[in-house]
Amino acid sequence: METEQKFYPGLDGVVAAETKISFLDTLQGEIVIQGYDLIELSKTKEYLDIVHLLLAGELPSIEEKAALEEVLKGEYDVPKEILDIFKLLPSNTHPMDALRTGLSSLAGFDQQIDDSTVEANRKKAFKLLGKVPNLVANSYRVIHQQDVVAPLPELSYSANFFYMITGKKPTPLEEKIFDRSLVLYSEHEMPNSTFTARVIASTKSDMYGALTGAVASLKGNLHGGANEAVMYMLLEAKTVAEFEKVLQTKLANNDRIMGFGHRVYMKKIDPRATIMKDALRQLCEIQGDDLLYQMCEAGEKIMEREKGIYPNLDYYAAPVYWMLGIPIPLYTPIFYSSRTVGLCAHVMEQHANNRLFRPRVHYTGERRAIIINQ
Ligand SMILES: CC(=O)SCCNC(=O)CCNC(=O)[C@H](O)C(C)(C)COP(=O)(O)OP(=O)(O)OC[C@H]1O[C@@H](n2cnc3c(N)ncnc32)[C@H](O)[C@@H]1OP(=O)(O)O
Ligand SMILES: O=C([O-])CC(=O)C(=O)O
Repeated sequence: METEQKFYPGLDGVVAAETKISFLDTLQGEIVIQGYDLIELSKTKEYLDIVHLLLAGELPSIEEKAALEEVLKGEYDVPKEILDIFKLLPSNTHPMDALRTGLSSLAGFDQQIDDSTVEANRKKAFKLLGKVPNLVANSYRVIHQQDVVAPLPELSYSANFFYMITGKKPTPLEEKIFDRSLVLYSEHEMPNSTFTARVIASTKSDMYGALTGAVASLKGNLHGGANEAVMYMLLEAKTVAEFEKVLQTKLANNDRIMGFGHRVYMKKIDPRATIMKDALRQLCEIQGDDLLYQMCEAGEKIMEREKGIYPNLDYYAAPVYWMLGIPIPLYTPIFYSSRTVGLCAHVMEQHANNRLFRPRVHYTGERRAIIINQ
């Protein structure tokens, strides 16, 4: 006889995959990426080092990193047909929805769409890493009736992405901080979006389909969408005192405070948030305006005191992006762009060692008999 399986709402605590890619080691306080601690990597390595690590399994030599950058630069252009699709979208389209459309449309332009071998998938990952920043920047521009911006291959990968979304070349500090945010967002074990991508890949569907599904997942404000929600909340409050009041009111109403809490960390600070908090401090110092830093610190104290809940990466990435002059609707697309590499690594791993995801349910509905001729 079939025995009833235990139900874990939200799959909380369920181990859904075996992976060599990453692991949140909460006991040691490490985000393990291919054996290395992401926080340590973020202090000395750049985003392209992490891309190489995730797609080739090793940190690159100087030559390997330069070669990788050339490959990605060769993939920057997106088909004109896709830019034309963006022209048809209404001006209130969120950039994540535009990105989802653009990314999905790329599938038909890949001659190797149905080849899911490791080598073909790695080529798809390079294509996506080259094109996603372009899709993010230009979908936003086209929808807002601005001219398309061409990539500047003489800039580094991160500097070019920054340039395409802000229209200005970053200073060395801006480039460093932006690149660091990409490192921190690059990979994080089995969040909802990665699970989504792996579930799709497990039907032997292709990388474009898996990554398109992940855009929709990441858009939600319980996941990536929280970084935009944090910034709107800070801007609405305007002052430290008002922000404290907003948070107290939300807590009294049992509302969720965006940028706080995490399924895995929950009662601890997300270690990535600490790195972005420091970046915010640096930007505030340089710009001679520490209002956002003060507001965020005040919010942190209230949440610790009232709920024992701590910031996640989105809480500090949001004001950092604001200080870098990035439009708010691009915060979640930037998170996605950075996560493209992690998602590709997971799809490659799923394809290479696949078993279809197909869980069961705990049925709470009725059982009814059909009455003939009624
Ligand atoms: C980079 C990222 O994507 S990180 C996630 C970004 N998302 C956010 O910042 C959105 C705000 N945060 C949240 O909604 C949650 O913390 C989540 C979705 C991230 C994780 O949620 P879950 O693991 O499902 O935790 P769950 O919803 O069961 O919450 C546990 C308790 O903490 C409370 N809680 C969790 N997060 C918050 C929050 N942000 N604000 C207020 N209370 C919270 C819940 O109300 C619940 O309290 P209770 O036990 O008294 O009912
Ligand atoms: O791990 C999660 O559930 C969400 C998260 O922080 C991320 O995707 O970076």
